[in-house]
Amino acid sequence: MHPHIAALYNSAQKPSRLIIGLMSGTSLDGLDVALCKVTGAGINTQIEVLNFTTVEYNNDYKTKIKQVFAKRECDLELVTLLHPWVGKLHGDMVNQCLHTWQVKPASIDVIASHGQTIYHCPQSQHNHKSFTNGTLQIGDSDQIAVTTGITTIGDFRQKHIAAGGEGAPLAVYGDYLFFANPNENRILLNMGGIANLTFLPKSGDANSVFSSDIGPGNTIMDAYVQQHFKGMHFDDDAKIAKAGNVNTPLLNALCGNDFFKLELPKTTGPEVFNLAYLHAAQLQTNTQHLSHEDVMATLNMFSARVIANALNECGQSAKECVVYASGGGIHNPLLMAHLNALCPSIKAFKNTDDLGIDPDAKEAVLFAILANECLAGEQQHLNNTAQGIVGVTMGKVSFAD
Ligand SMILES: Nc1ncnc2c1ncn2[C@@H]1O[C@H](COP(=O)(O)OP(=O)(O)OP(=O)(O)O)[C@@H](O)[C@H]1O
Ligand SMILES: CC(=O)N[C@H]1[C@@H]2OC[C@@H](O2)[C@@H](O)[C@@H]1O[C@H](C)C(=O)O
Repeated sequence: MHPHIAALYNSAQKPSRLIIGLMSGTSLDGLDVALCKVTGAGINTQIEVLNFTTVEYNNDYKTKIKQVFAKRECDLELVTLLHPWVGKLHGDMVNQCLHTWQVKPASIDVIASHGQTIYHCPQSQHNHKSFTNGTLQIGDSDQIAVTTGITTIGDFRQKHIAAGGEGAPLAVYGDYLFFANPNENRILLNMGGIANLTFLPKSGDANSVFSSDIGPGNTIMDAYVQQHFKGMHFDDDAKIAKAGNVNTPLLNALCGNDFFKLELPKTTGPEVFNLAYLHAAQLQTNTQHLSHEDVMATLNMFSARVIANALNECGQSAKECVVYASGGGIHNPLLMAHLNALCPSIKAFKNTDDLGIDPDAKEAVLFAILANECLAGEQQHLNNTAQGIVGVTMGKVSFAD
């Protein structure tokens, strides 16, 4: 047997494993690195986050990725070069974290790497009848494995697509295994660049579990701030939005996209929700001359309204749902205040730290759970293709040498 296969076999048989989850999201703010002690597998999975940090990206990374990110046309040579470059960078960042945490690479069973999404293209979004769903993440796992010396499991989304899914949201699998609870109807809400949710009924019925992207979380707000406020990446504590007023015609135009008429579940990305989307809505409503503060106030309410609509839809189908929020959006006080006001059907808003997981670490932890299932999961717990939840084992294995 190849020694790497033997090592994986041993890892799979251990009662608990050390797995580093890596997530680089659509906000391009940094690489989330979560060192997790994962005990068991399947519905018995237990997680302890031993260390977590976000290694911030410098401007060079952001500038390079933005040249190809969510762009229909870009330099294919640059995409080809970025794939190993991002992988190497992520590997270096892991090494840096392990050094800071004084953790030996040899003690880590595997790294779980999401990579960097550069294009997401579900069938509902493209007009090519001969193609199905597509999504592309760069940051080659072979580079991470070689750079760190640690076996790396990555490229999770392609199996989901191969089996008929849209490649997202994958959060549902980890949400179900780790957060489902027989005493509470739960909605796990993540508000990153794009917002998504997982509905977990207290019945525990796997066929009633439900997950979908909702629409923009922070992505358009971030893009607007980056365009108009030099040196700023996002609307820190919603200071800009709080200084403005919501423009109702613009808000209604923003909410008018066909994406919102599609039934859940569905997926999307900054390919749709971007500055061009805002510009079109402004042209339609003759609101091109609004102040930046009013635009930001309106964009903030736009995100809140579409998220609230989806939460209320779940809240009406199940009694006394409690929302557990995560992602950078929870740090936006105006967005959170709007959500509280707009969701009469929700019993309470909490964050995932009430369930023991740092809300900023949650997505990285979810990929650690997916890698754990790839290694040690003995059966599929969710399989509901009609709801976009395909029962497959996700992840590709890269060895260090
Ligand atoms: N103090 C704050 N005030 C307002 N917004 C904040 C604050 N802190 C973080 N954010 C928002 O959260 C964003 C980062 O969120 P997060 O890291 O969850 O996104 P992501 O993981 O990249 O996205 P996705 O989940 O869509 O892939 C920032 O770009 C910003 O918009
Ligand atoms: C293609 C892609 O990277 N999608 C991300 C993005 O960010 C949030 C939302 O859109 C979600 O569908 C997904 O990430 C999370 C981790 C998921 O798959 O559950």
